[in-house]
Amino acid sequence: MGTFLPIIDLSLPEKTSTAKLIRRACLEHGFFYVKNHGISEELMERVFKESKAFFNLPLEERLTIMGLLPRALLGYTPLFAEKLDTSLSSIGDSKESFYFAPLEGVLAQRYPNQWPSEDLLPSWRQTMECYYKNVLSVGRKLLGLIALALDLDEDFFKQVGALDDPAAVARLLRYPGEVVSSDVEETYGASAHSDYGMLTLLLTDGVPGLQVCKDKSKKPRIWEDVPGIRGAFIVNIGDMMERWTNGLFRSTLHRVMPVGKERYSVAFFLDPNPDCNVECLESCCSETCPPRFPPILAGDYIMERFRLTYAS
Ligand SMILES: O=C(O)CCC(=O)C(=O)O
Ligand SMILES: [Fe+2]
Repeated sequence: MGTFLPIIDLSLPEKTSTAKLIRRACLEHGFFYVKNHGISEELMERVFKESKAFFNLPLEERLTIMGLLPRALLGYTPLFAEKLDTSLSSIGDSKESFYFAPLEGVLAQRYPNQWPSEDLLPSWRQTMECYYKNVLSVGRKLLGLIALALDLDEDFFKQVGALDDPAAVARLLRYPGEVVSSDVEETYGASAHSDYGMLTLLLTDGVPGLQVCKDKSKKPRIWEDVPGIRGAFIVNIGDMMERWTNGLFRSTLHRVMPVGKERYSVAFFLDPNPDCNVECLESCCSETCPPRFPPILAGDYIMERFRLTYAS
């Protein structure tokens, strides 16, 4: 299947030209693919295999490690628990998920992960931890290129304290093949939303369903399919990065439609340290283009977004 989104090759040695391509992708789409990132397809396949094994456990077993607010969402989230489009009155999104977060550091101590029983899934935790470390390092590399793309020092996000204890969260998702229909509103796998943080790195199992809407102000909204590319990440800019760049880089609306087939995906949300101040970048404002958003602590911003998503 062809795609209209740019494909970034992370193995190219010339950082400046890669950064230029990323800049264009972030200005135009807020979405792009990343290939040759160094994570093997073998590891990706193992993650999907373990993810399926978890979602195939009996519901009672999955519920023993349910993530509960306000402590944290870490662990299992059942069907319909979340509604990404907070304007809908429907029952919630038709998906279930499993969140896990930093493996070490202050956040890991404050919000310990919950893992499925080792007796049931012996290699599960090891596979997920290995994936987490690998995808975090791809994310760091991408943020270096994004900083270059914004005419900043490659280490900018490190220097402002976004990355020493980042609130990076991995999320395994399962969308069921059969969808409970509602006579009130359409049921979505994931209803329309933009991601909250800096950057998201997504893997899908190749089953379609993901769509983006380039212009959220246009009515009716125009949705375009984003097919998966084997071995490549689908990367998108989140709202916090949109804020940081004064709206220059786009946090694009997206959703997952049910396609009558079970679908698995793995999202990795790379968010800054909670105490990192997100304030309009100098390279993104001027006298004629003043900052559109006041400074905010990353942790306060994310907590408020989560509160709204789970409020209903
Ligand atoms: O499953 C997907 O393809 C996208 C999931 C997503 O957009 C999200 O969890 O924020
Ligand atoms: Fe998303």
